[in-house]
Amino acid sequence: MEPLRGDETTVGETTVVARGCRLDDAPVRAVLETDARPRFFWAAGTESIAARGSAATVTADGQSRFDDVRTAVEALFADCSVPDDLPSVARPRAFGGFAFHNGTHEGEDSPWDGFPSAAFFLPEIQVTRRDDDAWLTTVATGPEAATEAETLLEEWRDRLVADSERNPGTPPGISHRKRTPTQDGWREQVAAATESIDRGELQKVVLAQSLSATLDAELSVPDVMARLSKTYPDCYRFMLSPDSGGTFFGATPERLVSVRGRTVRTEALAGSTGRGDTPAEDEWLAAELLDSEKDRHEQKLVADAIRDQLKPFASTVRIGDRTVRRLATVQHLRTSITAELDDDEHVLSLVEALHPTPAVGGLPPDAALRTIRETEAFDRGWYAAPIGWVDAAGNGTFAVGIRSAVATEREATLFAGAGIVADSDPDREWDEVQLKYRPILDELE
Ligand SMILES: C=C(O[C@@H]1C=C(C(=O)O)C=C[C@H]1O)C(=O)O
Repeated sequence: MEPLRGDETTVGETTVVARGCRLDDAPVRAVLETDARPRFFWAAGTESIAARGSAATVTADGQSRFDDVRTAVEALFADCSVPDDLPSVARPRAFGGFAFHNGTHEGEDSPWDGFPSAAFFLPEIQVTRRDDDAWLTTVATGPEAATEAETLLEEWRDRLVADSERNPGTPPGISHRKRTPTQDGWREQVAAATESIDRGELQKVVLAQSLSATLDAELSVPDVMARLSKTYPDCYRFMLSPDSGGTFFGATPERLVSVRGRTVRTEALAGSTGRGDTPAEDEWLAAELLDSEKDRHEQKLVADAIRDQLKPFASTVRIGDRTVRRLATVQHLRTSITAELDDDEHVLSLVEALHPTPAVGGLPPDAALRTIRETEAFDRGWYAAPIGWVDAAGNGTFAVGIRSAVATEREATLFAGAGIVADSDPDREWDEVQLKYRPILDELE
């Protein structure tokens, strides 16, 4: 056994121990390229993280799931001994997410089998890259935790050095696809929603569709992640494989919330149009979107609701100017929203307050959620729900899990939705949903 270092003087009571070291490179693929479960990948801006194996797992269900996860994760971090000299980027984080709806309704053969209503894990192996820095962090639990964390560190430091660049592969191809609902079914659903809006029961509801694809070849989600880093570099790219079941992955443009100290950042993203074939056409479409009363209304509902949802936490909430967020296949209206918290708050408290924003739920929230449950013939599972990370200080970032799919080796189920307001046209909304499938569909067909 290696001699204990200074920070291990409390090892008798400590149940969770982290160790870390710098790496020359961060071969995140090598961490994901195994059958190990759970697995998690996250890339945002100049930071990417790959994690595998669980030192501790937290799951929760029902109305109190956000609170339960927060309490359990806080307790876990409170017990965790981390070397003082480990920089914040390399400190252990808990990774995970939530289902869209409270309470499970996994049916027979659901692609969401294995995905609890909330699941987080503190990984055994965490590899983080930020700008040119790379770090390996290991975590172990139990009476021999310190020794085990150090053994893992040595083993993985050697394993990761040996990793080399990989070819990110090609899409597997699709042999069969099934859409839920059909276009006729969608027309009926949108008509029913706009009638509810006309009757004053609703202001907005985001209705989603699912697309199940049978694949021609085995899907490698780490390969998809590598390819998406080229096509959607400005999006949150994520993948999570829980203890069992499929893998949830996507490239989402939408941040639900990030908390760093007392600074909160979020955004209102809603209202969509396509991309043009030429720069001039792109500009024309963007100008039309900025000018569209229907889209501006749809987006303002989201911005106002987020401001109200943040009010209990922050006396001043700043809403930026409305801009166009241009992605490879679609353009959206967007305003950035920032706030300074009145008190220290855990990121999961903000996640609970904000999910679902009317960008993926609707208004009023309860009526919209009821309409979604009654209308959609599939389980949203983790689609359009919070996915991300938290650290020991209660900081963290969560994205909204859209532009996403859940997949096994030969089957993928994609999800995409559109905000329905009073003057929504069903066929235009249908086309918009098809555009929102593109980021993932392009990686499969
Ligand atoms: C619901 C989705 O996207 C959301 C809905 C949008 C809209 O209705 O215009 C735009 C961006 C997202 O907030 C999705 O991609 O599935």
